[in-house]
Amino acid sequence: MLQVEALVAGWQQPATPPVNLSLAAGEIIGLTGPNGVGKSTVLAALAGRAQVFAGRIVRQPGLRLALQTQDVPPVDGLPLSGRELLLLTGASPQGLPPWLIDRLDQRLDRLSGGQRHYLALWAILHAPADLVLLDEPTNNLDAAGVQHLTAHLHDRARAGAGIVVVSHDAAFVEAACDRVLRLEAGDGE
Ligand SMILES: Nc1ncnc2c1ncn2[C@@H]1O[C@H](COP(=O)(O)OP(=O)(O)OP(=O)(O)O)[C@@H](O)[C@H]1O
Repeated sequence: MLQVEALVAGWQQPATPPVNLSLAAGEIIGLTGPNGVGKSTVLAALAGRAQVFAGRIVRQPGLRLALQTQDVPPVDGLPLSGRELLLLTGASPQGLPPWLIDRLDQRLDRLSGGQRHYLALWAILHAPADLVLLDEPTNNLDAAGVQHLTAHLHDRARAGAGIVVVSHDAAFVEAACDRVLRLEAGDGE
């Protein structure tokens, strides 16, 4: 569903080493590497949000895409509940862990940081998309949250999604991903 050939992506200027990857439906790829090497920028380029300076990205025609960024959604003061958030992205609450099911009708700004993060992640992971891009999804999660996320990534892939996950959490990447691509500064220079 996705082919990336010698991609150099960036903003005002190039911000990644050259990246090659191919992703089929049902696959989970981990993207790792040191801080600032350009992992989030690669995701942004895959989503059409960053500039392509060299190489190319070939997406299957009609590919539907969901992107989770590291930005915290600005929910303070918004009378939006978790259930409404899921309705907005088209994600079903079925399968949510019990510690979130019980809180679905609470306002998002009255949840804990980890609870809010997991709901926002769920809203994206289970949106009707073919390609799911996640940026540091384990940030803010406790061990139970990471375990639940890992199981659901596998479920989502089995149901046909292609998934690219940026993470610095080596144990999570090992458990969740079929393949790992490590970006190194200076690759290809
Ligand atoms: N929106 C933006 N506009 C301009 N420059 C940006 C933007 N986002 C990131 N950059 C720059 O691009 C480079 C790569 O950043 P990026 O966030 O992709 O790295 P990363 O590998 O995801 O880092 P981290 O592990 O710290 O999240 C950095 O030099 C950063 O300053």
